[in-house]
Amino acid sequence: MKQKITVLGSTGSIGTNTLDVVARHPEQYEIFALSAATQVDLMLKQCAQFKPRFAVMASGPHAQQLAERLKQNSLQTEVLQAPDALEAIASHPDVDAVMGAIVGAAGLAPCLAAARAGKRLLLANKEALVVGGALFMDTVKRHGATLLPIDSEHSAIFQCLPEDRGSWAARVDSLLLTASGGPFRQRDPATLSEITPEQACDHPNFSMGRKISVDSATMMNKALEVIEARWLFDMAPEKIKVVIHPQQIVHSMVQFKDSSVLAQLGTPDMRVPIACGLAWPERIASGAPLLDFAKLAALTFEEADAHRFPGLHLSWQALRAPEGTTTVLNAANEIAVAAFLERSLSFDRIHAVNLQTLESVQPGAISSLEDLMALDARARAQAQAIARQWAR
Ligand SMILES: NC(=O)C1=CN([C@@H]2O[C@H](COP(=O)(O)OP(=O)(O)OC[C@H]3O[C@@H](n4cnc5c(N)ncnc54)[C@H](OP(=O)(O)O)[C@@H]3O)[C@@H](O)[C@H]2O)C=CC1
Ligand SMILES: CC(=O)[C@@H](O)[C@H](O)COP(=O)(O)O
Ligand SMILES: [Mn+2]
Repeated sequence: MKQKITVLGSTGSIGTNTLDVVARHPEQYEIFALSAATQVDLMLKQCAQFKPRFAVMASGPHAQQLAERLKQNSLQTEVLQAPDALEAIASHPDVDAVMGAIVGAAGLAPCLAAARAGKRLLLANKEALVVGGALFMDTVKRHGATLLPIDSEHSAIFQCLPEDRGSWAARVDSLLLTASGGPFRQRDPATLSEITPEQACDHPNFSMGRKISVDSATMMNKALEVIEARWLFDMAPEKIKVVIHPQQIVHSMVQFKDSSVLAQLGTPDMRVPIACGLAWPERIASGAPLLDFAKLAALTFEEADAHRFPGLHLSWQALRAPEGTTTVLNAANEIAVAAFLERSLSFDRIHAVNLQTLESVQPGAISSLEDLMALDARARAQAQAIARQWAR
């Protein structure tokens, strides 16, 4: 029987890559529901191609526009509006798997809804795990959901780890996350204040959404990925290491107690981890070119420069701090990156906003999604105020 899939964030980089893989296997997968925020034209095209039962838009006006366009084109997809509808399409009884590809903390509630409904959850939306932390993982366990990492580094680690989770503590020495170093790996740190959003979004190997592209440029993406790895693999923060690998052919590695290292390699193309998550434990064609070792130049590795990338170390600091600190860090970073993309904050001040927000927001006790969202809102308000002080 075909697997029915909901794609949250279908108009983004991960969403469109997911649909590309799904379209290659019409005998195995069908699209149950799609969601987007603003891109009505693209959503209309996706509805025409995949004929989902539901399409969810983030705002009333976008939902209305889409409904009109679907009607004009005699398409039957029913249009619904976020936020409640996102949780409904993520947890609907007819759905087998959910791709979490919304950017930012906005994706947390529907991912949790999918977990509570015991779905197979393909998680690209790393911020959901950074914000949700222990509560997210408890929800997955309690409701028997299957959580499959889509982020390329975590997919790599997942593929390298032994199947028997119970053996990890005895066998694994450390997780080695690879990082490209982004577009400014070799740029003079004294010139970081002049960087434009266009330069920051020009990632050396991947074409991604604007927010994650800026995160890669500051290496906050790797900071978020350290936190993501801590939760996905239940690994102590000091056992998670980062090494720069500019070619991004080795997607990450696991070092074992006997000093043996297993790595996952592949073409830098997100359709590879997406296909892996969709079909796991089977393997299906992803559409990505095969890796041609005869044509590969050198694979190189280097240490991350703490002076150039001060944000990277905030991950370990936040993981050692009281619960909720990673929620504060994520909120601050979302605000700072948005301000940078709107050109009101300079690139080098993203870190200043993150640091000052962490210093000034104390998380309280967390026992529910509401607690997390209240902390997220408080941290955002504080980060906004700090970003305004630094505004240019
Ligand atoms: N791109 C990549 O290669 C990788 C991405 N990731 C992670 O995957 C997630 C998605 O990244 P990416 O695809 O690059 O991002 P994009 O910005 O390309 O896409 C984001 C998607 O989410 C929708 N969206 C944005 N804001 C909201 C909101 N408030 N409510 C509901 N929907 C919203 C967008 O809709 P619309 O476009 O219609 O406005 C779009 O469909 C991120 O968490 C990222 O860190 C992880 C590894 C690699
Ligand atoms: C493709 C992917 O998973 C991104 O997270 C990408 O790897 C960004 O890489 P860097 O953050 O190392 O530049
Ligand atoms: Mn990644």
